[in-house]
Amino acid sequence: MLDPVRWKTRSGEILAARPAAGGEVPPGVLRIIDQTLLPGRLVYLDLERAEDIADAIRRLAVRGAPAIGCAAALGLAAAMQTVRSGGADYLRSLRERAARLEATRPTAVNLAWALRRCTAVIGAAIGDAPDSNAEELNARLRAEALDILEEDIRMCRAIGEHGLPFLHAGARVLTHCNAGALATGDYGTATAPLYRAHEKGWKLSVYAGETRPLLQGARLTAWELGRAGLDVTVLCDGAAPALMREQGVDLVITGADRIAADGTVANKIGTYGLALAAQHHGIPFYVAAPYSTFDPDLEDGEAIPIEQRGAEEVTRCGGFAVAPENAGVWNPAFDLTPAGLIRAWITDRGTARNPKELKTLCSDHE
Ligand SMILES: CSC[C@@H](O)[C@@H](O)C(=O)COP(=O)(O)O
Repeated sequence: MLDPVRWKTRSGEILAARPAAGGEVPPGVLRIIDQTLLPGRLVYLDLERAEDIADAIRRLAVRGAPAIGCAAALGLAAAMQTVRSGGADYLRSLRERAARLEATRPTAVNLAWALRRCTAVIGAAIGDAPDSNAEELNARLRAEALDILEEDIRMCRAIGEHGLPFLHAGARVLTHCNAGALATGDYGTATAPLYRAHEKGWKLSVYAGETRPLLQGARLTAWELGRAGLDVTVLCDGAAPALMREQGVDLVITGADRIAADGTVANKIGTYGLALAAQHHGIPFYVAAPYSTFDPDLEDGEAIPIEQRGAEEVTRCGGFAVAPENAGVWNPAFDLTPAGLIRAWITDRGTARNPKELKTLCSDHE
C-alpha cells in the first residue's frame, strides 16, 4: 500500500493532489483529485492500471510539472503491484509501463525525471541482486516513489522560504496558471512564498490570470488560495497588462514546466506575454521551480519540446462552442520565456539571478 501522506492548510483542510488525500487507499491504488472537475466538484479517482494513470495525466486530471512527476512515480509503483515475476522480467515490465507514462506529456521534465529515477533504482537493485523477487522490488520501488513525493514536499517548503524576501505585507502579486498545491506534492512553487507570507499574517492581493484555454488559474489557483484564506482576484488573461498599468502590480511570479541551461522557461501558454508586459511596466518577473524542473542537458531553450493539444480545448468551453467547429486552431500548451525577461529563478536551493548561477545551483540533476 502507498503510505498516506497528508497535508493540511491552516484551516485543517486536505488540499493537495496526492495519494491518499481522500482517506485510506487500498493496496496498489493511486488516489488523486480529478482536477478537471474543480472548482465545481471535489472528486477523487482511484487508479490502478498504468493505462488509467497515463490517461489521467494526459487529460489533466492530475497536472502541473511536479505533480505529474510524483503521480507517475507513485502510479508506477501502484501499477507494478500486480507483477509476479522478479529479476529481468520485472525490469522489462517496469520499463514498458514507465515508457507509457512518460509519453503522456512531453514538456514538463519532472515526469521523465521521476520515472527515470524509478527505473534507475530498480535497475541498480537487480544489478546487485539479479534474483530479487517481485515483492522485494515492489518495496524498493514504492520507497523510491515516496521519496520523490517527500522530496517534492521539502522542495516546495524551501522555495517558500527563498521566495519570501521578494514579498511584503500588502504586496500585489500576479500569477498565471496553477503552480500551487494542486500542481505539486505540497505548497506549490509560485504559490509557496504566498502561502508562507499568509502564514506570517501578511495580507497579500493575489491576481490569478484565468489561463485559457483550460482555466487552471480561474478554476484551480483561485479555488485553492481562496480555501486557504488568501485574497484572490481572477482576471481574463487579456486584462493583465491593463492591471499592471491601471491598478499596479508589485511582482509577477509563475512556475515552470522545464528550464533549459540558458535560463529559458517553458511554462503555461501566456507566460511569455506576461513577462513582456511586466518588462514594459518595470515590474519584476520571477519563476519559482524545484531543481527537478531544471534540464541541464538542454543548452538552448528553443529545443524544449512544446506540447500541442487538441483543437476542442479552444473551440469549446464548459461544453459550449466558443468558436466555429471548422475554424483552424493553434493550441500550444506552453510558451518559452527567455532569460532576459526573468529577474530571478527561485529554486529550492536558493535564488539565481542569472542562468550561470542557476546552472551552479541546480546542475546535479539526476
Ligand atoms: C508547479 S507547476 C508549474 C507548471 O507546471 C504550471 O505553471 C503549468 O504550466 C501547468 O500546466 P498544465 O498543462 O496545467 O499541466
